[in-house]
Amino acid sequence: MTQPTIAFIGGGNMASAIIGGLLKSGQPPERLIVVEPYEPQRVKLQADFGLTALAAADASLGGAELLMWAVKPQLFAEAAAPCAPYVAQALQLSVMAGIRSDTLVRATGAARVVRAMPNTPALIGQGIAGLYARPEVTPADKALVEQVLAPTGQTLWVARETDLDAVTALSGSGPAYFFYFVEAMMDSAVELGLSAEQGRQLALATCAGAAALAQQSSESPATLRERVTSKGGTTYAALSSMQADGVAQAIQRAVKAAQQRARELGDEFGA
Ligand SMILES: NC(=O)C1=CN([C@@H]2O[C@H](COP(=O)(O)OP(=O)(O)OC[C@H]3O[C@@H](n4cnc5c(N)ncnc54)[C@H](OP(=O)(O)O)[C@@H]3O)[C@@H](O)[C@H]2O)C=CC1
Ligand SMILES: O=C(O)[C@@H]1CCC=N1
Repeated sequence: MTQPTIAFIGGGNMASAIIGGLLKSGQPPERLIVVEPYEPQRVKLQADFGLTALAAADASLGGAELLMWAVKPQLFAEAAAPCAPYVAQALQLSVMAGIRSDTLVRATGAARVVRAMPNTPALIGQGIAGLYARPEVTPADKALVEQVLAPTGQTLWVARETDLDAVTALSGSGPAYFFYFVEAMMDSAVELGLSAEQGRQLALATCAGAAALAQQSSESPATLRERVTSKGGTTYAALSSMQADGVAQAIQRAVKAAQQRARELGDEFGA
């Protein structure tokens, strides 16, 4: 496949993760444009990636085959207005949480819109992105989106746009839940007399090993958990304590809260 010209609106964390992957996979930096109003960030993007970073939208956006929306949902309307005159013919790919494709269509005049919900392990090529395409999106458009996101990790198409709010709650925000868990494990290590560094090493190796085991095993996470849990042993004591504290229910409530917030963002910032 030939390398498309891609314009990013917003050059922050998520855009940088995707740009880094694209460059590693052979995308020429001359075919990347980023609109980023914050000067120090523009300087960084130019230094790190050797691409063109604009302070504001201009006619050069008209040459982009793919427009990637990577601003905070709260700033979408403000960011979209100056881009709209140039971008209607391009395929739109948004990574913004909550902002619905109807809103993108209204703001840009474009018909072909894909929404993606990536996550930060994209930075090391181990992300997973949920994807939703409006009916106007062609198979070639979908292939282009997959090509652009491939260096960041896996992709998973969903049939209904509303499913993206659930994807956001699960895998978009999910890395933060995991880091929160690791932080708590590390705090426990120190409380139990280990050093913070020992706690970090033990917690991260355990989580990475458990995740790899769960991925490679044909057994369910529940069965794998049971295999760790000796009758009357230490794991049983810990899991009983978690059950008494309602940890599983608390996680379910937290994920629902994230889904609800994604819906609210769509309502608040929808056109
Ligand atoms: N971080 C994550 O884990 C994930 C984030 N997302 C989504 O990705 C999007 C971006 O998030 P993230 O990269 O973390 O955020 P960042 O704040 O790192 O990046 C957004 C960038 O957009 C810039 N910006 C602000 N206004 C404009 C404008 N008018 N035109 C162009 N650029 C502008 C910001 O500049 P300034 O700093 O000056 O405001 C900032 O550099 C969000 O919509 C979020 O929902 C999706 C999945 C995961
Ligand atoms: O917290 C957020 O709103 C964004 C979307 C998913 C991860 N970060």
